[in-house]
Amino acid sequence: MGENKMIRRLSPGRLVAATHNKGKVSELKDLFEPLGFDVVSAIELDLPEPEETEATFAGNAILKARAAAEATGAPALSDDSGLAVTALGGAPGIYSARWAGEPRDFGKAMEKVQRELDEIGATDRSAKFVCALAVVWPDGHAEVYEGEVHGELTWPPRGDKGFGYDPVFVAKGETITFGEMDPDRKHAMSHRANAVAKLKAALLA
Ligand SMILES: O=P(O)(O)OP(=O)(O)OP(=O)(O)OC[C@H]1O[C@@H](n2cnc3c(O)ncnc32)[C@H](O)[C@@H]1O
Ligand SMILES: [Mg+2]
Repeated sequence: MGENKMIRRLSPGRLVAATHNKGKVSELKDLFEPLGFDVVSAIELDLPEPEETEATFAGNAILKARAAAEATGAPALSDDSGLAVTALGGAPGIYSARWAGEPRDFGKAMEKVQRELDEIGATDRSAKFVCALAVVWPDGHAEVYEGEVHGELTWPPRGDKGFGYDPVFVAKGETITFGEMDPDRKHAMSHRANAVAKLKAALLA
């Protein structure tokens, strides 16, 4: 067998989207339903939201998918993602949701990013979105794939499409924010789309 890891194929059928984020559910449905999957979310199934105790996007993605696969007996797909700002040493990173407080307020989270950049007088406004997508089968087998999209932060926020930090992120080569972009266009270039492409190449080939 050598050192190659065993890759298992994912067959179209019921797939649990192991996320409580409505923006992600909608994007994961857009990306996976055309491939023949019946995507049902953790919100619709009223699954508990596991605590994200790992130190990496990949670790938290596996933790979330594992919890949903164990609870449902179906393969589960999770997404752990976030915004990594170069001048802030990669923050908010895996804490991207937590920067929005409880209840979540991404207006406040975007302001916090801007305030921290102001405080250090940062001229480098480069940032990237990172997405780790994990698939966990009911028997515990796990696969995880990561995608990124690089860009710049803008201020003030622009646009009411997308979710989270989309209104302050302008992808490389673009002039509008992800918040101003039509979903199909975001899906052609986003961190999530790049992770989906890797997952497709590995698990659906
Ligand atoms: O854990 P789940 O239930 O999936 O939902 P969450 O919102 O808590 O998700 P994360 O823990 O992965 O936190 C990532 C945060 O990063 C932000 N984020 C991720 N992808 C994004 C995208 O495509 N556009 C804008 N913001 C994004 C978003 O606001 C998320 O809340
Ligand atoms: Mg979360």
